[in-house]
Amino acid sequence: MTASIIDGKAHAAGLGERIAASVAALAGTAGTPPGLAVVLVGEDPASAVYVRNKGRTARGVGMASFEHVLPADTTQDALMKLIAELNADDAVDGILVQLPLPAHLDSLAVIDAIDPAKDVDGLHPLNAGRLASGLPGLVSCTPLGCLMLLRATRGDLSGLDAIVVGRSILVGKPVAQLLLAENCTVTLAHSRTRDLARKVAAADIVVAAVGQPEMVKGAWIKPGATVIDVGINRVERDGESVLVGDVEFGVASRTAGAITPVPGGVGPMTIMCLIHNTLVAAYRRRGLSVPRLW
Ligand SMILES: NC(=O)C1=CN([C@@H]2O[C@H](COP(=O)(O)OP(=O)(O)OC[C@H]3O[C@@H](n4cnc5c(N)ncnc54)[C@H](OP(=O)(O)O)[C@@H]3O)[C@@H](O)[C@H]2O)C=CC1
Ligand SMILES: Nc1nc(=O)c2c([nH]1)NC[C@@H]1CN(c3ccc(C(=O)N[C@@H](CCC(=O)O)C(=O)O)cc3)C=[N+]21
Repeated sequence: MTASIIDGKAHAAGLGERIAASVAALAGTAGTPPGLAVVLVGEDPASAVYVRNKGRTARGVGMASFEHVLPADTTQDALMKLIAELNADDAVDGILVQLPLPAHLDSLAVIDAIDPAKDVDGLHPLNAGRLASGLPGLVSCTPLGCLMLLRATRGDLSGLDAIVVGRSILVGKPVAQLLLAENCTVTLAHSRTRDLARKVAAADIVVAAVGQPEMVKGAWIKPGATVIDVGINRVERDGESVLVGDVEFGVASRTAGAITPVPGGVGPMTIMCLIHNTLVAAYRRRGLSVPRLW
């Protein structure tokens, strides 16, 4: 069996068109377009690329984009002051602080300071708690993107066995919560998990968010399974720097039913889900009911 390749770029583009139409509708009724503020501290080149990408995508669907690039030696107080200003700014519907922050800054305190109604990254404890409690909130962008791709590929996920490899607050944990809410039977694996190969081999859905190049082996994948590879790892191959995921794509794509590539899979969905969440936040902040776009 050869897996079908789940085209994250195409899914993201389709979602983007529906978002653009809703942005236009909102600007027509409410006057102001949704606004996204992205905060970057320091000059990590990869982060700078993502931040520019996010700004470009926001403007592409008709949103306002506010980019705040602060020097690497920014103090906690200065960053907290900026968050307070963005919380109070009516033109800002969504706030994203690019992680990781430089080591001298307390990221938990920063995330905690973001108005939960503007927390388009879904990282504030209130939004994480709402997700765990089954209440409406803002869901982290990468997990939401994974869910959208799974629903588009498999339809109803009810009763399927899913394994999520990785338990970070940004990815693994919220992915597991979302799949549980879809009535999957979820295994949440991590670095202390025993016999990962056997557990992966039992799963209809595999979500890999580990941060280790190709650590989930293709031979583990159950025939016909759906594989969502969140990992983004830059490695040297044949003297060239290339991106690879957390799944051994070459082998896995011969057994899986469907698989996301890296790049071109979850990454583009993450960015479009950030824009989606900004739209959701904008509708809610204006007291309007949120259109369902996926
Ligand atoms: N495509 C996208 O949009 C995004 C991609 N990413 C990528 O996803 C990957 C994961 O990111 P993130 O969740 O932030 O990473 P973290 O480093 O925060 O978490 C990694 C998780 O993987 C687990 N882990 C590490 N090694 C193993 C192992 N050998 N076996 C099983 N589990 C293991 C860790 O376990 P333990 O808890 O026990 O330490 C941890 O729970 C990275 O490659 C990152 O670049 C991240 C965000 C967005
Ligand atoms: N507060 C916060 N929220 C995040 O969601 C967040 C973050 N911080 N810090 C870093 C990680 C990483 N991340 C990615 C987003 C898009 C791509 C993406 O678009 N990737 C392209 C390839 C890009 C390339 O070529 O380098 C793709 O997979 O096709 C990748 C990674 C969001 N993250």
